[in-house]
Amino acid sequence: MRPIIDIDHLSKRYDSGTVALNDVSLQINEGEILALLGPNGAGKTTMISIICGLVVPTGGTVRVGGHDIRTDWRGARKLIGLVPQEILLEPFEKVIDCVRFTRGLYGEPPDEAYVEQLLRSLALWDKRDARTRELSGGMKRRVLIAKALSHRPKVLFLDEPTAGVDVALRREMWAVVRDLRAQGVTIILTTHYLEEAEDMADRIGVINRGQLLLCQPKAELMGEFGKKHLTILLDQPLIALPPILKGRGLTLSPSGNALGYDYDTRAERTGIARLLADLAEAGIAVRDVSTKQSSLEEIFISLVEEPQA
Ligand SMILES: Nc1ncnc2c1ncn2[C@@H]1O[C@H](COP(=O)(O)OP(=O)(O)OP(=O)(O)O)[C@@H](O)[C@H]1O
Repeated sequence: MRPIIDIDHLSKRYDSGTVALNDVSLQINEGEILALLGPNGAGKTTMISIICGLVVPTGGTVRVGGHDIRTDWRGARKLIGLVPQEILLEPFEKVIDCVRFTRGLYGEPPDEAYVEQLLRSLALWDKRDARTRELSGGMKRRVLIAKALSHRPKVLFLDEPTAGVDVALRREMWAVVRDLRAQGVTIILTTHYLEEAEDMADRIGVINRGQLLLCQPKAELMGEFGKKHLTILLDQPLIALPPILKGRGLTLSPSGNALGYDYDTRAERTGIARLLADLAEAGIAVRDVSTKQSSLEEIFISLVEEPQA
């Protein structure tokens, strides 16, 4: 995959003195879905705003499709669509006119066939003559996406597209995102819903206090940081751990019928085989075993949590 966005040593210090980005370098590949995670104030919106030409960086460079965002901003801007966090639409404007107008703002000639295809793909064609104030929240968000795609950008930024959106609508939004990716659009999204990043993204970047802590393929990230929890369900409850099993990091459930064991998937020896052998030797019959991988949420918290004073 080749990079469509190349961010090199990017920094931003606002006039207030706040350093929102500190020497961030990152390449975003064509056709991928990249999720940017980070707590409030981490610098995500600043980064997106710089790439989209809305905020001027104080250091570093960004190239979009080879175009420098400062010296060749027109070339860069044409390749980018931005769906902002806030729903800002002209209430009395018709859906189709919103999209035509935004296309015009990018200096693109009218293309009714493309506008129709776009509205159909976002299930808005039937609503093309509705005024935006008559639409549901989900439809309004889809209009924002249609506007952002009106000039056929190659890269789409979605800044917290599902913030404050109910579960059904969130599913609908993610179906739209998957469709776009299938059409070859590169997608960069910020989200606070870690479950969704886990579900949707090809790569995950974690930003904290203006620094990019990591950016890795999702599977790699979850494997690398992945601790697993093993639950051993017993045939007969135990009152206490037998001496042979003490000091091994095992926990006994309050009911006494399950043992818990945390292990690192990267360790050469997880200790599971030995544990099961010792259980058999102690005459403890096992009914079932199951394992659970730590979630992205746990990984994220371990990366950004404040060190204890
Ligand atoms: N226009 C501005 N002037 C001064 N400081 C700003 C400005 N915009 C953002 N900041 C500061 O820069 C830092 C990064 O903010 P940014 O909005 O990029 O974070 P974020 O990761 O997008 O946060 P959130 O998840 O809350 O949207 C914060 O400390 C914020 O207060």
